[in-house]
Amino acid sequence: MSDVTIPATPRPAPRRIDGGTIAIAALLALILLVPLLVGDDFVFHVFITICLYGALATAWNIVGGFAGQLSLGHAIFYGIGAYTAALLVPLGISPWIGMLGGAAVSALVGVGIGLPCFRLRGPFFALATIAFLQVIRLLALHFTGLTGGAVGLMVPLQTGWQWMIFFERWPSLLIAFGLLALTLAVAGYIRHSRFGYYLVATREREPAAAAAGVNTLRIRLAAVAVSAALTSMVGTFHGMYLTFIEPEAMFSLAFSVQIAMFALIGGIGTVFGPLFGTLLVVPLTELARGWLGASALGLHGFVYGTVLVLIVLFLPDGLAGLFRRKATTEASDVEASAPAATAPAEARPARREMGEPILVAEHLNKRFGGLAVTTDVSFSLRQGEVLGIIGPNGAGKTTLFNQISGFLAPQSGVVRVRLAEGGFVTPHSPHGFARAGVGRTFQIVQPFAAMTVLENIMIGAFHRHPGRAEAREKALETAARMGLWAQREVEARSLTIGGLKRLEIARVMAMEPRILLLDEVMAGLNQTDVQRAIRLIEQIRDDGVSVIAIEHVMQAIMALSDRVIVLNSGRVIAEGLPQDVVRDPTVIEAYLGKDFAHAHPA
Ligand SMILES: Nc1ncnc2c1ncn2[C@@H]1O[C@H](COP(=O)(O)OP(=O)(O)OP(=O)(O)O)[C@@H](O)[C@H]1O
Repeated sequence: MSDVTIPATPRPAPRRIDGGTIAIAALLALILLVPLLVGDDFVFHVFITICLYGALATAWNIVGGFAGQLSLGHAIFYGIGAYTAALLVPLGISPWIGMLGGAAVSALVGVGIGLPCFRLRGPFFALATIAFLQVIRLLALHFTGLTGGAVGLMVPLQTGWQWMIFFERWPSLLIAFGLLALTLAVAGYIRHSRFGYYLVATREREPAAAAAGVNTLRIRLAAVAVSAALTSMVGTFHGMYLTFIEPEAMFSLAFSVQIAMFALIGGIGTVFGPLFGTLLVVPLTELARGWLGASALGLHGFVYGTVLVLIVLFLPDGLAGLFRRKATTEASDVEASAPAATAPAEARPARREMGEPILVAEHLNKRFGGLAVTTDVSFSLRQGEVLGIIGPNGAGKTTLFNQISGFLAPQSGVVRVRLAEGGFVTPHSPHGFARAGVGRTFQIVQPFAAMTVLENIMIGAFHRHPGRAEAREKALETAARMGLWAQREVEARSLTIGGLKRLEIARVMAMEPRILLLDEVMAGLNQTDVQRAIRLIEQIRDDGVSVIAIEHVMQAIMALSDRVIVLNSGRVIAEGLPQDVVRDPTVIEAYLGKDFAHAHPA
C-alpha cells in the first residue's frame, strides 16, 4: 500500500451528450419513424413486435441481467397482464385500468414466487421458475369459467383509445413504442441508481454485498416486482393487440425462453443490450417467415439458436459488448489527468484513549455437526482498540468472525454492538451488523469482478451516501486514501493480490464503519506491502475506528494490537498484551506442539 497520497480534488467533467446517447436516440427515432414513413402493414407489424419484445426483454433483464437470476417463468406476468385486462373489458373497465391492475397483481405474484425461489441458486432457480409457470398454466387451463380454458378468450371488439384496439396500425405502434420507452427508462434509472449497483453487487458476490449493508433478498424482490409489473403491462397491450388469448400462448415456456434469449443475445446486464438482441433477431425471424411462408413453421427457434451460438462463440458479452469495449477506451467523466500529488505527511492525531466496550461477544457456541468450532467464546472490543485474534489453522477464527458480523448465527450466546448514539443492539443479519456500524473484509477477497475499482468502493459508500454523486465522491476520496487512485477506472479483476486486499479494505472504509473486522488482510502480501498495510491500519485506528484483526503475520499483530486473544480448537486459551501472549507456554504449545514448548520453556 502506498503512502497516503491525496490527489488533487477530482473535477467531474461538465456533462456533455456523448456519441452513444445520440446513437441510441437516433435508433429509437428510427424504430418509431420507419413504419410511419413506409406505411406498410407488414412493416408496422415487425416494428410493433420489436417494441413489444424489446420491452419484454428489457424488463426481464432487470431480474435476469442486473440481478443475475435466470428466470424462465416470465410469461406468468405477461399472461396475468393479458388476462386481467381481458377479463375486465366485458365489465366495461378500460384495459388501461386493467393494465395497472395486472401490473399490481403481477408484482405481488412475483414477490410471492421470488420469496422461496431466491433462496435457490443457479439452475435450481431457473427450474423453480419453470415449475411455477407450468403450475399457473395448468391452473389457467383448469379454471375454464374464468379463462376460457383451452378454448381461450376473445377480447370484445370495441375500438378506440379507451379500449386499446384500433382499425389503423399507427396507434398500436405508439403504445408499443411508449411501453418500450417506459421499460428502457426504468431499466436505465435502476442501473444507474444505488438500487442497480446493489443488484449487480449481489449478483457478483452476495456475501460481500451483504457485508456492505445490502439486504440482498429485499433488493432482489424489489427487482422482480418492478420487472413483473413492466412485463405485465406489455402483456396487457399484446393481449389487446392480438384480441384473442389462451393459456398455452400466454403462459408459454417457449415464450419465456425467447424473451431471455433476446437479452442474452444483446448482452445481459446492460440497459440497451436486450433491445439490440431484439432488433437483430425479430426482423431476421419475421423476414424468414415472410419468405418461406408456411414451410417455415418453427423456423424462429432455429434462427434464435443459430444466432445465440454465434454470439456465445464470438461475442460472449452479447452485442452490447461491442459498444462497451469501445466505451471503456474513451475518457471517463472524471478528468483522467487529475494528478496524484503527494500530500505533505500530515501529523497524525495522538492515539485516542480506549473507551467503553463497543462490541461484546458473550458465550458464543457454534457447532458444525459433531464439530464444536467455537466453545463459550466471550470477549469485548473497546472504543479505539485494536484487538488481534490469533490461533493455529482451523482454530475457529473465521467462524467467530462470521458470528460477530451476522453471517452465522451462534447456537447459543449473543453479540451486542453499541450504537453511535448509545445503547446496545443485537443484530441478526449481515446488513443489520452493517447498519450498527460493523464493517468486515473476507479472508478470500471478494471483489465485484465486473465492476471498476471505483464502483466497488461505491458499493460501500452507498451505505451512508444513497445518492450516486455523493457515493462517487466518497469513493474517489477513499480510493485516494487507500492508494487505489491510479487504478480507480480499471476492472477489479485486473488488480494484483495486494491491490485486491486494499480494495477489500477500501470498500469497507467507504461505509464509514465504527468497528472494522479484518480477516487476514496481510496474507499473501510481500514485506513492503505488509509494512504499508500496517501503516494503513494504524491510520484507520487513529481516525477512531475500533479494529478486530485476525492475522497470521505476527509482525503485524505485534505492531498493531493493543490486546490479543488466542483461539485454539474453538476456545480462548490466552488473552493479554501481545508481548505477553506470544511467550505464553499454552500458546507456544498450541502453535508448535508439546515437544517444542517443553524443549524451549519461555
Ligand atoms: N461451513 C462449515 N461446515 C463445516 N465445517 C466448517 C465450516 N466452516 C468451517 N468449518 C470447520 O471449522 C473449523 C474452523 O474453521 P475456521 O475457518 O473458522 O478456522 P480458522 O481459524 O479461521 O482457520 P484458518 O486460519 O485456516 O483460516 C475447521 O475445522 C473447518 O474445517
